[in-house]
Parts: sequence; C-alpha cells; structure tokens
Amino acid sequence: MAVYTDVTEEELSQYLRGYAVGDLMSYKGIAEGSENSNYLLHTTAGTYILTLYEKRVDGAELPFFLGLMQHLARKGISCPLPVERRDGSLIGTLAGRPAAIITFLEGVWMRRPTAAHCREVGKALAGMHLAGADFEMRRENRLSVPGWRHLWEMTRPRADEYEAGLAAEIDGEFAAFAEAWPDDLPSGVIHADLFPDNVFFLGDRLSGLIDFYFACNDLFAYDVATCLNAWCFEKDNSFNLTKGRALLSGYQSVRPLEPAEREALPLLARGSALRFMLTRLYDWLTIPDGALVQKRDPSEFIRRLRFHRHIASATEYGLTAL
Ligand SMILES: Nc1ncnc2c1ncn2[C@@H]1O[C@H](COP(=O)(O)OP(=O)(O)OP(=O)(O)O)[C@@H](O)[C@H]1O
Ligand SMILES: N[C@@H](CCO)C(=O)O
Repeated sequence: MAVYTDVTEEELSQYLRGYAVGDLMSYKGIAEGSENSNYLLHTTAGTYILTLYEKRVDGAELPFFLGLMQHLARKGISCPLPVERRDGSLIGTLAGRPAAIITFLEGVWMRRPTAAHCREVGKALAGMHLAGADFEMRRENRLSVPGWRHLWEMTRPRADEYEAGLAAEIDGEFAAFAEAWPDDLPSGVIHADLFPDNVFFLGDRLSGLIDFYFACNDLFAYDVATCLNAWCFEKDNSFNLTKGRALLSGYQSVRPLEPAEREALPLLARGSALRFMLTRLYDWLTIPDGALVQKRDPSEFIRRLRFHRHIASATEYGLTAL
C-alpha cells in the first residue's frame, strides 16, 4: 500500500490551479509502490500521476530525478514527462509534502517476464545510458560500496537472526570488494533499480520505464548487472541462461560492452546482489510487522550473491562475442 498522505479534493483542486492540466474530474490512490504516495488523476486535459514525496526521498534531490525524466523523455526515451507548473518549475507543495505531476504511461508490468521482454529491457537500458550522456546534473550513488558498508554496520549485529552465519559470510564479501571493486569503467547516468515493476509493456513491446528515484551516476555495467539480477532468475532462484542471453544481446545491440566491462560483470552482479540484499535486510529488521511499507525477501538476493561468487566469466550469463 503506498498512500501515506491523504489529499482532499479541495486541496488537490487548489493545487492543480498551479498547472495547465485542466480541471480535476477524479483521483484515486495507487496501492503499488513503497516509497512515496501516488495518485492517479483524471482531469479535463488527460490522465496523470501525482506523487507526494515521503520522508525516504530527500527533497533536495528531486530536481535531479525530475530533470532527468524530462531530459530522457525529450530525447525519445519512453518514460514519464514531468508536467511544468505555470511558473516553469517541476516541484510544488501539497499536503505539506513536495509534490510533482508526471504523464501517465500505458502498459502493465510483467509478473512473469519472458526472454523477449528481457531483450527489450536490455535495449531500453542501453538507450537510456546513451540518452543520459548529455544530462548536466550529477548525483552520486549513495548505494555503492560506502553506502553498503553503512547499511551493513546497522544490520550486522542482527544478521544472524535472519540466517545463522550470515554476518561472517557478508564480512567476507566486503573483504573481497575492498580490493576489487572497479572505478574506471564507462559510466554515466544509470537507473539503478530497473526491476520488472518499473518497466511497462503492451504485449511484447516495451511501453515505458518508471521510478527514477534511485537514478545516479555510476558504472553502466553495474546497471546491466542489476538487470541480470532483477530479470533473469526464476522463482526457484535458478539463473535462466536464455533470459540472460536475451538481455545482454539486447543491450549490446544498442551499446556494446567493452572488454573490461565484460570481465567485471560477475563481480558487479555480486555487488548488485549484495546491495539489494542489504536494503531488504535493513527493512526486514527495522520495519515493524503491519507497517504500510512493503517488506521484500532478502533471501532471494543472498542466493543470487552465492550464485555469482562461483561465476568465472560473463559467458556464463549468456554473454556472447559480438
Ligand atoms: N508514469 C506512470 N504511468 C502509469 N503508472 C505509473 C506511473 N508512475 C507510477 N505509476 C504507478 O504507480 C506505482 C508506483 O510508482 P513507483 O514505482 O514510482 O512508486 P514508488 O513509491 O517510488 O515505489 P517503489 O520505489 O517501491 O517501486 C507503479 O507501480 C505504477 O502502477
Ligand atoms: N527494487 C527494490 C526495491 C526498491 O525499489 C527491491 O526489489 O528490493
């Protein structure tokens, strides 16, 4: 459930006067998502998404996220276009929260993605990497190695409550990353959270990417690694080589990976698995049962981490020579 802040019709109608989006016809809260409050709006001008940013999003970072969506949409990437207010700004205040309106994208996310969907995601990810090249703002990835360490300091004392031996195992991961994590691979703006629930399809055709609230500047190949983790494992946590091959060949049909990126992929995939394991574990240990925030299962990513530890070459993910 993701409507943390209630908005009255009167407040909303008043707020919409700041935009050229016509008059309010109806609105309703959207249950999906976990970070912010989202509403579907119907106005006399069309359909929109209204987002009220909750406390897990730093208001100072909104110009980066909304500016990026505007930049990408203008470059032809299928993603929501933030609607400008009458004064030209993208961010307002509603019910005491920073708020924005973005265009509505048609489509549904795939609960059971196929290899064809994976190929489309690979292509779209590479397209986004290229389109972000001339975006002028920067945002550091706060969920890279130092951010993981910080999360780990907070979760380590209770990690063995989740699974016996986990604290020692993850200590070992950090020891491995300290030496080996690359910082000299091609980089730019990455999505950093391109999971199936953030990609819409109409049939097999990708209709849009959403949720840019983890976007940042980091290694392109790290974003590819995150997509392998998010799209190419089955419910039983086995890796699907056909999906991996499809995702990687889709990506490379738009932006070929350099030799050093290919070589780093197993380590990057292991790091990405650790990142999602840590945020999930943190939520698991800190969010009380029955709270509105949805808790996701950390164990899926502990298993992915173990899988990647034994990968010697990216060919095992289905990467082929061009
Ligand atoms: N532009 C859009 N067009 C259509 N639907 C959208 C759009 N943006 C968001 N939604 C809907 O709102 C839901 C939540 O959006 P989003 O994923 O951005 O929220 P969130 O709170 O940041 O969640 P999380 O980060 O946990 O995924 C989506 O699953 C989708 O149903
Ligand atoms: N995609 C993340 C949630 C944050 O958007 C996860 O699956 O853990």
